[in-house]
Amino acid sequence: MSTRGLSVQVSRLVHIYRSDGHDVAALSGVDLVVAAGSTLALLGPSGAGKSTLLSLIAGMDRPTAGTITVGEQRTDQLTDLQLDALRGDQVSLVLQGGARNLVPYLTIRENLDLARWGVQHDAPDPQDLADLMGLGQETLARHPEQLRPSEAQLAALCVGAASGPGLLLADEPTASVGTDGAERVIAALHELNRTLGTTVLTVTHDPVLAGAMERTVTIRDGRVGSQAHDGVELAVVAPDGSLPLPDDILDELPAGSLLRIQRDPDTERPRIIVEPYEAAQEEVR
Ligand SMILES: Nc1ncnc2c1ncn2[C@@H]1O[C@H](COP(=O)(O)OP(=O)(O)OP(=O)(O)O)[C@@H](O)[C@H]1O
Repeated sequence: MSTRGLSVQVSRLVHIYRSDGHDVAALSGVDLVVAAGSTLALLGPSGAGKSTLLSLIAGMDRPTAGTITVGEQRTDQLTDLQLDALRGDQVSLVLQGGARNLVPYLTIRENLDLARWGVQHDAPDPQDLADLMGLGQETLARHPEQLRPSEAQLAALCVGAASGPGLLLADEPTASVGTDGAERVIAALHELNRTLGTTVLTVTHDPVLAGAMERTVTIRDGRVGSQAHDGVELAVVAPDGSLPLPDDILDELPAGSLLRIQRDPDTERPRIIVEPYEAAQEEVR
């Protein structure tokens, strides 16, 4: 079973939905780099733009502006036919709700075979893949409607991985699967990443899934608000130079607060200290 993970690079991505005569800016300048073979969770409040970002990376929709590079390919420049081919064997999107991703009148085994059909490179053996992702023999013989939500979700991820994609995108894979189901889903994603090297990008509200990914990126109001590496929360400077503050800090420093931003006075190194203007004045006095 050999697959190589694909990197993702998103630059100044803007997406505007045009509906009923008014525009909704779902993404307003997202910069994001995902290393090949890594795991990442996109977090953020409802309506922040997470699913939009996922579907643009999957090539389901085209960005209004900005660039998307998957592996070596500028996917925002591909034709519809080329995007279909990309999704056929290199990039897989697993939508929220496991059964939605499965052909209802086929067994899970037949769904796996269908997903591998026409794939140009070496796709993983379906039986080995099912074993790897913890999908039992009896599940392979069933139809989607006969599965519990957690089994349907595992089956959907397995079908998503069947073509041996370098990038697997999963929208809320642990939603509505219960605690045991979530553990199995997380284990399956880890195995996929560890054994096949697949880059795994998830959208989630689930802190357990987020904690199981190597990195988290929080999207707020269509922009990258913050990132966490190995549990350390980091602010991200936006393309326009603005710096979104974490929610707990915003409670103390609401919009309109005046701040001084300085270099570390002792070292002059680029260690930015943010302090409210009043406090700074008191210190000077
Ligand atoms: N097809 C569409 N047409 C118009 N507006 C849309 C469409 N899809 C999403 N939006 C709007 O774009 C914004 C971002 O939506 P998106 O679904 O990407 O957010 P999200 O962070 O994934 O939210 P959730 O966590 O609730 O799934 C929201 O304001 C949403 O209402």
